[in-house]
Amino acid sequence: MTSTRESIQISLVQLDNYGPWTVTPSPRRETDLQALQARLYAALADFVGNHDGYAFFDRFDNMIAVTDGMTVPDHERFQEQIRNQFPVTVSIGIGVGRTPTEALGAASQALQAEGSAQDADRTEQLATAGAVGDTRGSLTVAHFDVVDVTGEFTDQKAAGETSLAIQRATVSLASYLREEHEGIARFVGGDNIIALCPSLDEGAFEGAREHVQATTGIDLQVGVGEGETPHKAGYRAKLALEECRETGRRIERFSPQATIDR
Ligand SMILES: Nc1nc2c(ncn2[C@@H]2O[C@H](COP(=O)(O)OP(=O)(O)OP(=O)(O)O)[C@@H](O)[C@H]2O)c(=O)[nH]1
Repeated sequence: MTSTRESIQISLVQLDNYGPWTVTPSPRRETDLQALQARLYAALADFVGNHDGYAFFDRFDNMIAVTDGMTVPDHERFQEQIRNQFPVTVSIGIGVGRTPTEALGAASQALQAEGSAQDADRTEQLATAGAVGDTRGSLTVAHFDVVDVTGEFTDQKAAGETSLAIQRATVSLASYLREEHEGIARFVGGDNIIALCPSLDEGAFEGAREHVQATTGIDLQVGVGEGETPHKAGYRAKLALEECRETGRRIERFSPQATIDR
């Protein structure tokens, strides 16, 4: 039996002096900025994914990655890749904490201690807080999804209304999980919201579902997975979400007996 997670490692990837860059020598064309941001996020998702981590685009100029098992040299290699392939550089804060919120807070403070995000002299810093590369135990990922978004929204409502509904559900869920359980939840596309959580029982996830239902009217289902790496936990959460579709239950927790684990 894997021990409950004592800690989680989260990396905050911040574009160096990006604001001034976007308007120097004059404001840069918006779609060029959006394409650059998307490519930077793709580079992070690929890099972290190759280490079985998870990545979230968050604000794009500040991206979040779950980097359990990744070392300081791994992060330095990512900075080198960005330096060689893009017109901007990145600084990184790596935080290890008991909970996702604590880890991201530690990463934020470590990076802030290196100087302002818009300090032209602060480039490619790498700041750490806690035992980087040394987390152990089992990580919990909860993969939330709107029940029948296709039938209830995509095929029925104006696309703009659907987007706003999903955004409202995301903010409601992310705020609840942060305040109640120091979890971190982020929109990842379509009608999917992925949450990094401490080890929680089914009642905690039912409370989250009920909160979102009460505040937004959105009916979420959630698959919960645990594992040694973010990918392992997240993949098991996806398998558990498939169980929701099979059983009609709104909450399913991965169990090796129920599905084939890849
Ligand atoms: N990032 C991410 N997006 C996904 C994933 N699975 C589905 N999506 C997105 O979610 C959208 C809706 O897919 P579904 O959730 O299967 O559609 P649905 O109508 O809600 O069906 P049910 O969830 O079975 O009720 C898709 O168009 C994708 O954009 C996933 O694992 N990760």
